[in-house]
Amino acid sequence: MIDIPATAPDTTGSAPAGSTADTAVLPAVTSAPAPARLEARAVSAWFGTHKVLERVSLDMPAGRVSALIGPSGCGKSTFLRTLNRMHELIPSAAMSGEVLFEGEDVYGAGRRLTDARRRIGMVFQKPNPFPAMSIYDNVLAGLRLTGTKASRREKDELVEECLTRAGLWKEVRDRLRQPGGALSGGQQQRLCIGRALAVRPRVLLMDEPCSALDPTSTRRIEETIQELSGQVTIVIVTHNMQQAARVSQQCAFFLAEQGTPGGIVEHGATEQIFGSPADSRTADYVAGRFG
Ligand SMILES: Nc1ncnc2c1ncn2[C@@H]1O[C@H](COP(=O)(O)OP(=O)(O)OP(=O)(O)O)[C@@H](O)[C@H]1O
Repeated sequence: MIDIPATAPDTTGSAPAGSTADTAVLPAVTSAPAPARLEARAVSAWFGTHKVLERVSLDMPAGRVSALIGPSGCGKSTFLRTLNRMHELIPSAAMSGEVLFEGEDVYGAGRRLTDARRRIGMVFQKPNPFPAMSIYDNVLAGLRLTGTKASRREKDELVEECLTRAGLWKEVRDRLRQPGGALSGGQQQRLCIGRALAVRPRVLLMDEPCSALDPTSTRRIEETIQELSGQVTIVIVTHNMQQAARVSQQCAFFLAEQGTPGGIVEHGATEQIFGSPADSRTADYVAGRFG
């Protein structure tokens, strides 16, 4: 698990501050784009000389929720971070293979890192809103980071739409000027989901989004994931088997055995992975016999 500093959240996997990329794009006046298909082909990853993933291939269908499960340290978060090119931010990190976004490799020649980050948003384990920034401005933070311009009316509409999609609007509509840090942990996480949605991603990566939350807040995030399903492609890392079973339509079981790099043992429809897994290691893991 890689820590992202709370003081400098990469809210959406967006472009760095000051970037003027995509200034012509006005997400506020466009409708949410269709969810995109993501496909990993033979993805391997390293930290220095330590190989942590071995030729992982996975199809993540458009508009579906794909859950990545497996014991600690088997490379789930690393795999997730190769999908929107966050892995390469770590100085010692390297990867090989392809990540196809609607058939085009996000690592292909001429492909920009900022495009991958904007199209493929991310929500982290620990809610990381800008604590002193208002709820309203938190939602729009990604627009500022990508240099996107919008009128006041467009911003108002975007804030309402994204907070509604994130399942938070009714709770905060009367206090949009209050700081994001004043919300509960679960509300902060839904604010982060709203913030990620504001730059119109077609895929949303979620790295254990409920692990810092209480059961009620967890349930609320799960409802939000279910509501977003169909609107945006979701890939979620979770240690919670019940959660994987509740929110996902397909599941991939990762394992790194005895010092070998992590890989996928088995993937398929969630009912099949939990109900009749083909591999005995999957069966043992989903039954809680290890990990
Ligand atoms: N920044 C880093 N530098 C060096 N090694 C790292 C780094 N991040 C992760 N690793 C190593 O890569 C391997 C895979 O870690 P990763 O966090 O992807 O696994 P995971 O399955 O997501 O684990 P968890 O469920 O505990 O988050 C581990 O051996 C870990 O120690």
